[in-house]
Amino acid sequence: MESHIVSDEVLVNGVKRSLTLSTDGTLGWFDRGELLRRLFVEKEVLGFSTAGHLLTIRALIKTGGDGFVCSGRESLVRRSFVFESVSDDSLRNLCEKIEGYIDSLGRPKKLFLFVNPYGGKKSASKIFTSHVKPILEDANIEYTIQETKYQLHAKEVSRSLDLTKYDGIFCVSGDGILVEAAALKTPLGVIPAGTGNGMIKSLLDSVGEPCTPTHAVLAAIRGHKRSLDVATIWQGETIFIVS
Ligand SMILES: Nc1ncnc2c1ncn2[C@@H]1O[C@H](COP(=O)(O)OP(=O)(O)OP(=O)(O)O)[C@@H](O)[C@H]1O
Repeated sequence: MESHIVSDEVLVNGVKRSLTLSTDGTLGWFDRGELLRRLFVEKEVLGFSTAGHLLTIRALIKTGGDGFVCSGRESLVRRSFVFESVSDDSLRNLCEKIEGYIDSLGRPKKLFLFVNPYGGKKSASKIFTSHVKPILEDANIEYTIQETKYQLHAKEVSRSLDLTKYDGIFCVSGDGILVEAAALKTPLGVIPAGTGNGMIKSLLDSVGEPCTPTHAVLAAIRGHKRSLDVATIWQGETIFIVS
């Protein structure tokens, strides 16, 4: 039987329930021992916030297809689950334990973002506002954003960045910006907003996920890192990018 990190009484829509975070990383709520719903924290929970006695868990949940696609179907939607705690102590304890569990997952807390407004269909700014920003906010991730203003701007900025300030760099772009930032010894995440988006398509495909901005943000903030070789070969006037 799974043991508990924390288990306490809460109200859901005014009805008594028990909310339990188990050591296997599931957050479940129960009616007299019967499971009503559970969330897999590592895969689905972005973060939480409090207001008074209310604890709001923010998650990304798989559903049917809707929204933006660059290939495949969008099937992740943001959802909030609200629990009313029965006392200050109970709320404090629940928050402390849930936060401790999320912290143990090694997710990034501070990011630097490149957004290339001229990549692909010139929709990177819109993709950032509609698909990236809300998720970063739900996950309580701080970020600094830099729109690229000209060719090789990302490369220039990357070289002068104080990398100690960031846990990673996200590129809301195609492969071009990724390659400009790739020499950095810092984890890179890509949110597809270019023309080909070859790198992020193949990374998401390798784990059976469709290539959408939401899937890409979730994969990047879950903090699973993988080493990749990226090389640029110059031949006369032609540049080849090998990855
Ligand atoms: N403001 C800008 N004006 C002009 N070019 C820019 C600007 N910002 C970035 N760039 C250049 O745009 C190039 C392409 O960027 P990006 O990879 O994001 O899009 P893409 O080429 O459409 O996508 P993909 O590489 O996936 O096919 C990069 O080489 C970058 O240097």
